[in-house]
Amino acid sequence: MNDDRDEPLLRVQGLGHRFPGAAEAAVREVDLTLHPGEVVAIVGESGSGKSTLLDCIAGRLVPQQGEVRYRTRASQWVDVHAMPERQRRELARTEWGHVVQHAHEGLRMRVSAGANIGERLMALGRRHHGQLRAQAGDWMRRVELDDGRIDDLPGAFSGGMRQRLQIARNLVTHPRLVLMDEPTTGLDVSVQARLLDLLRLLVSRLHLSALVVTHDLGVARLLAHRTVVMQHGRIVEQGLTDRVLDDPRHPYTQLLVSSVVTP
Ligand SMILES: Nc1ncnc2c1ncn2[C@@H]1O[C@H](COP(=O)(O)OP(=O)(O)OP(=O)(O)O)[C@@H](O)[C@H]1O
Repeated sequence: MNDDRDEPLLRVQGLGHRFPGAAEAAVREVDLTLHPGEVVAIVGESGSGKSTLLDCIAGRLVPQQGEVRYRTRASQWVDVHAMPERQRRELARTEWGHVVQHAHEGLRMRVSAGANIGERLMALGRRHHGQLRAQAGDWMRRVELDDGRIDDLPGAFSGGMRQRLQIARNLVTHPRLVLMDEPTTGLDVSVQARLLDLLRLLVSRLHLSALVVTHDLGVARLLAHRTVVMQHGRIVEQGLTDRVLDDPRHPYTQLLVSSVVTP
């Protein structure tokens, strides 16, 4: 089925979340729309609410206000927080991918690289060992890992390679929406640059939609069609990435872009 490009894939409306005991809300009145094939970066300084917003969208946190609606492959709109937990997990397995900053949290460290990639396919009911292994090898090559290392444990790979492995594990099932939280943070600069090139290539080849939380405006510049800027839990500015970064209108974005505020 072709995605209707005019119809969004994800709609966030009036989202708000305050952690128990916190004086202020971590996320307030956030409205956000994501279309098929679109990459949106969420930027802002530390503590501005980026990860909390992503966690609310992913269903890992239950927001106190607002709603998150997602349009499934079957073109049905579902309310992520109103659906039963079992159904939400099914959605996360079949239609979504989730790439986290620390690859060891997104991988199973006690099973091989190949098994890490094959696991999501198995969750979809694939059982043929030879085919699972072949697909895992294929995905290792796609993320530029040596498929001769298919039986190695993730711990035997470097940080950048582990992140590639996490990406392969997520993309093997062809998700429609990928949520990424600081996917390149903490890696060496040259490793980051190669990983970003790879992500950009995969996102465009697979026509993925992605939300990318990053404190690095360079990541937004390279990956994202649109950028939203958060301050104190609110979106203060959003627009096409080049416009937001080259011609920022909100004073906070101007400070962020001129590095007066460290993201
Ligand atoms: N589990 C939690 N319990 C209580 N407060 C939290 C929790 N997680 C985050 N916060 C608070 O919510 C606010 C937003 O945090 P969040 O991690 O979403 O920001 P962020 O922009 O992602 O920052 P960073 O880039 O440092 O991860 C902060 O004030 C933070 O201290």
